[in-house]
Amino acid sequence: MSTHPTVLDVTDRIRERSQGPRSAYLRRLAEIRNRDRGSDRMGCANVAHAVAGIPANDKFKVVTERAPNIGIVTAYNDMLSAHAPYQGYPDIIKQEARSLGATAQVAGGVPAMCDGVTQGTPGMELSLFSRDVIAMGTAIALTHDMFDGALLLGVCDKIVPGLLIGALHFGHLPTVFVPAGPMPSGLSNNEKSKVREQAAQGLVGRQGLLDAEMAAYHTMGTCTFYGTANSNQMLLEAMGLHVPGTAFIQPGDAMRETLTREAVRTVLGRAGEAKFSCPPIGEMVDERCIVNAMVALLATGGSTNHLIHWVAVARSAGIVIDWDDFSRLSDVIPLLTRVYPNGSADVNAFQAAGGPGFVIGELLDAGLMHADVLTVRAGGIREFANIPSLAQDKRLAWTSAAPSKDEAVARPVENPFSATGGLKLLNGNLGRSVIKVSSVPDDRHVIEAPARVFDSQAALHQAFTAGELERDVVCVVRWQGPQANGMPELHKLTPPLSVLQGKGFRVALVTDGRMSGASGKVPAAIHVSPEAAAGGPLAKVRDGDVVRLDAVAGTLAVLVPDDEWAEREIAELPEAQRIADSHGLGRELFAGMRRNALTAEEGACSWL
Ligand SMILES: O=C(O)[C@H](O)[C@@H](O)[C@H](O)[C@H](O)COP(=O)(O)O
Ligand code: SF4
Repeated sequence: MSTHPTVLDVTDRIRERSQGPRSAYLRRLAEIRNRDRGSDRMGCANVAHAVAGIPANDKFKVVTERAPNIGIVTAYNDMLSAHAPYQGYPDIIKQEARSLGATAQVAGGVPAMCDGVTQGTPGMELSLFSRDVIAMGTAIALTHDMFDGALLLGVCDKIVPGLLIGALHFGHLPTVFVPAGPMPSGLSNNEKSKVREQAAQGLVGRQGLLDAEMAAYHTMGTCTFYGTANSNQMLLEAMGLHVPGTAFIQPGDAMRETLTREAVRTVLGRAGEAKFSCPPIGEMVDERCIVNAMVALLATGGSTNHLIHWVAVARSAGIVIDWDDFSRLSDVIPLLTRVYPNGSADVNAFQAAGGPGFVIGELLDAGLMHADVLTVRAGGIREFANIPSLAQDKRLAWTSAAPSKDEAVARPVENPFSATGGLKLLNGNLGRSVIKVSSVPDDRHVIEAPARVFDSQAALHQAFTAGELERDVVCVVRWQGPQANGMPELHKLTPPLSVLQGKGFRVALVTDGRMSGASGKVPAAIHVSPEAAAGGPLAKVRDGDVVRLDAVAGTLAVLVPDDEWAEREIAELPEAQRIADSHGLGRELFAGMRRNALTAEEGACSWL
């Protein structure tokens, strides 16, 4: 099947736009690839320090036998249910490496923030920039420079993008991500959201809400909604950076450890029978690989956060993408899955229906993904259209993930949930923004109503509680961009806005902040750029201005006469609030990142 012309055209535009930075990146990669191995190249003291802490046999392998040495970067901590399983992974990896005549060392750890723990709290204002801290942490780990390959242990929101950004600055290394899988399903996401809306109306008390939340988030593993974490997993499969089909195998599954061991074999080029050298990640992640990730995001209604993170990831490989690229692809990429918040199923149901392998197989067969790409496996991206199982002899076997086992959750390209992807670019006199329409009811794709302007999410909650929002209203929440307060997710606004929508009011959110990948059914124009704190147009909106959000036409505008709009003065964030928004609980430490942050459409990169 030939590749779709729009997919080819978008890829060509990206390749052309990226020519300068991409060729410079590949030049640097070629230079560093020609070096001797670390234990031959580095000073004797450097090498002695690097191996002082490892067992004698491993020292011998690294220094004398010159066996491959893998650097492990781990995001283990007990705060993310998704990362808690990683505690024992390094020992399994070291053991498997030894069995293959190689060695492995924990090169370093990186921090990981659980957005569920910090959602709605000041900590969420560190969330976006924690991605760049994770990237720097990955660089600190790999800069020990004694490695012939890397294994990256991370699943959640900013951790995978941060690890990937960091690893791409060591693009000469073969690199494989190692997931730990989703938790078994507890209270369903729909049930949990219902209890939240009841609590927002005072119909359920704290204990009732806490019981529901703990029944939903009840054990180790990634949360089961299709948010940013599970979108990460889908994109890593589509980029060929995983063991095929490993993403959504649960931590307690008998296959889990075998898949971790297979990741060691894969990065060492021992996957399967074919002798295959796993390519350096900087060569693998090219324009086609990035476009494949964008296509997979759109085909599954993935997290809007990836409209920021994958721009930063691409930049790290010398590749420049923007929201027009996403928007053009979205016009031709069908929506193939309905996983919460885009439906009621969770990722366990998605896996049972065929999971990432089914989606990748469908997209490849329809020519909507590039098939001619490098991956960490000898069989290329086609291997990722399969689903793994344990054979009788406890070895891994892969079988085709097609056909879908549940067309209420995952559908073939010839019968999609929607002919276009779940994300839409909005332009107009309020700036550029994006909206995820895949989880918004069709009759809410166009909202025109008077604005109510808020300088914080707390102010919106207060107005809701005071009953001031019982009407058609476009809630404009500004000063939430990267430079203002670190661009937090405003996911806590979902319950009150959902209650208003449920009462029949026509409501929408417009913000220069972000939403969670788990946000959904309320129309929200987010990532508005330029942000208010950079003099963006949201700073000119006043209560009562009529705002029109039109996700069909792709427009976001305030309906004020042009001459009056041009004359409008730009509001200033009250100084007391600016201080309050950026001080306390460590937020001062991120002042430099806020100052340096590029726009959301430029990936909010704080290092470029
Ligand atoms: O982008 C995301 O997917 C979210 O940041 C997610 O990781 C976060 O944990 C949500 O806050 C969870 O949703 P609840 O807050 O509704 O539990
Ligand atoms: S999915 Fe979100 S809430 Fe769940 S563990 Fe990851 S960061 Fe935390």
